[in-house]
Amino acid sequence: MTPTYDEIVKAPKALLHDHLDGGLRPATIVELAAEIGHELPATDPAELGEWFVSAADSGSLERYLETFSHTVAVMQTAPALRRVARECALDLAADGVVYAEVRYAPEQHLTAGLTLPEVVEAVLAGFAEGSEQAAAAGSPIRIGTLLTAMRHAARSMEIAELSTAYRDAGVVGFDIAGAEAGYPPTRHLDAFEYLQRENFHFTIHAGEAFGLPSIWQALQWCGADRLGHGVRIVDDIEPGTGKLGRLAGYVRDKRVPLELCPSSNVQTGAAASIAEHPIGLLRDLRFRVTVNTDNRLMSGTSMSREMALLVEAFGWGWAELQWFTINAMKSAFIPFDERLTIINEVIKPAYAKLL
Ligand SMILES: O=c1[nH]cnc2c1ncn2[C@@H]1O[C@H](CO)[C@@H](O)[C@H]1O
Ligand SMILES: [Zn+2]
Repeated sequence: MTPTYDEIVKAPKALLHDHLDGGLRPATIVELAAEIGHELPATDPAELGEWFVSAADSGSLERYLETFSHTVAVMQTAPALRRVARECALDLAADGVVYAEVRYAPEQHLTAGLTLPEVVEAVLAGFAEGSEQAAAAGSPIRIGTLLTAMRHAARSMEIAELSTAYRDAGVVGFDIAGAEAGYPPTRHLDAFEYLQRENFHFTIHAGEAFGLPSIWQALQWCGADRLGHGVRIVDDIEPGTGKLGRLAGYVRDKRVPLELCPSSNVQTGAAASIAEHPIGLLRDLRFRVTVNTDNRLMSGTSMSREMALLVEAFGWGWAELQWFTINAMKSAFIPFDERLTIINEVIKPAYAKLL
């Protein structure tokens, strides 16, 4: 039986790659922008939502990223950050996401005078509030935060230290993001070495707008636990035969989680369409594939919508959707026992009724 969108919403899902500043409600952007006098390309929420999707639909990661200037601009005070985080938790929970890791770059939220710890605390408070409200409404969600450093900037060591400072308060990992070409992950080697010495977890955006050298550096120089996107690992797979090169073989053998984001990849030109997205091949070859939203606002999407698009394009059913969900949960940055509890007590019983 083909899962429908409405059924997918009700099934438990796990999400590892979602940007806080890429998931705001358009109506919230309009209200926050009015408060601070920030000029927007549209002030009607529906129109603004459409503007984000079409502006991000640019075929280039650099132009896609330009749209974030409007979301980041309205996320500069503690109440604004708290509200955005609370609404993020509520929206994900309403979509049936039971576990999410949400990331953002604290260094981008300092223009109105907040300190880095104040930014982190406002977001954590918002997630806590949203999660409480979601549980009370009957859709419990667990949210872990990842702190991102911007790869073109030079604050990664500071952000890495900020991550470990808040590791017992809800920050579960670290990441680097931003334009990939010209900014290799090895620029931030000191931060990654620090995190390894601290027994902390990190993922790296790699293999999205740039290919194999970026993935190779992220894994073999920097020691990333997971790959943000990593979709260009297909460049190391022989077309037709499916023969793996050494790097692709390593990624599969070591079960390196790939945080794939189908709609986002189509918008930035990393994939021609959902149907031609390498997720089909990577799943057939049994890589550790996960499905993610990246930026719900810029892609006009949700976790359920991404899964529904894959069901439509590849003819997948509940077995595949469960596999993606368990892959994500296995790859999460929270402790093993907590991951297992969610798999055994939430995910498996729900899918057992659907399969
Ligand atoms: O797909 C992506 N690739 C690279 N960078 C991204 C992507 N999506 C968002 N960001 C960047 O990450 C920052 C923190 O959340 C965002 O402000 C955006 O610049
Ligand atoms: Zn991303």
